[in-house]
Amino acid sequence: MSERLLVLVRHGQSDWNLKNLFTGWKDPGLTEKGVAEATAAGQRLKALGLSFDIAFTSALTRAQNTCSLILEQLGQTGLQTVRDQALNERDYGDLSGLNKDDARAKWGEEQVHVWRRSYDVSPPGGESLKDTVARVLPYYCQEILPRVLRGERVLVAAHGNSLRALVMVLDRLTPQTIPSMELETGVPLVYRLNADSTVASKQVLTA
Ligand SMILES: O=C(O)[C@H](O)COP(=O)(O)O
Repeated sequence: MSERLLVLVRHGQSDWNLKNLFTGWKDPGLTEKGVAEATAAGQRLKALGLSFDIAFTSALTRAQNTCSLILEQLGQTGLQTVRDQALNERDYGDLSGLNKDDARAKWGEEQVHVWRRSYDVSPPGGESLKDTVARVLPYYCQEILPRVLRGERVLVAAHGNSLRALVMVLDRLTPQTIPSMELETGVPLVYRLNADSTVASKQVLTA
């Protein structure tokens, strides 16, 4: 029986995560902690006996490097890896580069939480999660899901909000429940899908 294996992982800690800056489409690298998180994620996947037939990642360095570090741990450094900006983090627009605490001081805790976690409210000049779903979900349906349903084992290394967009659909979350859903850096979500593309099982491989 086909595994229909789909593993999603948010990139390890980035330089701007450490500095508490809104990042979006900006392109900082991983911190040493972020490298360690990605490496440990690969080791946890290896301990489960998992390997992949193809990987997908975004056009941003922090996700690409996380993907490479995971595949290195699995002995799969040469694996076909598709890079596409459809999997990029949500664009934080005018907030990109601002400190999140400064933003809270300027606009208030609630407004910043709404910009970060609500479904259909966009940060100024940026994308709402709904906008992010509108580019991630079609890409998933066209490029990723058909492979999983054919039995290819797929790894997706991306970002907190581009993956929240996908997890919202997989976990059947709603605009009311998505605001409380967070993804930790470097923690793989191991999904196995049913033949009808619904979720059969989900494992969160926390450290
Ligand atoms: O883009 C960013 O700032 C982070 O990767 C995600 O930020 P958030 O957790 O504030 O959405």
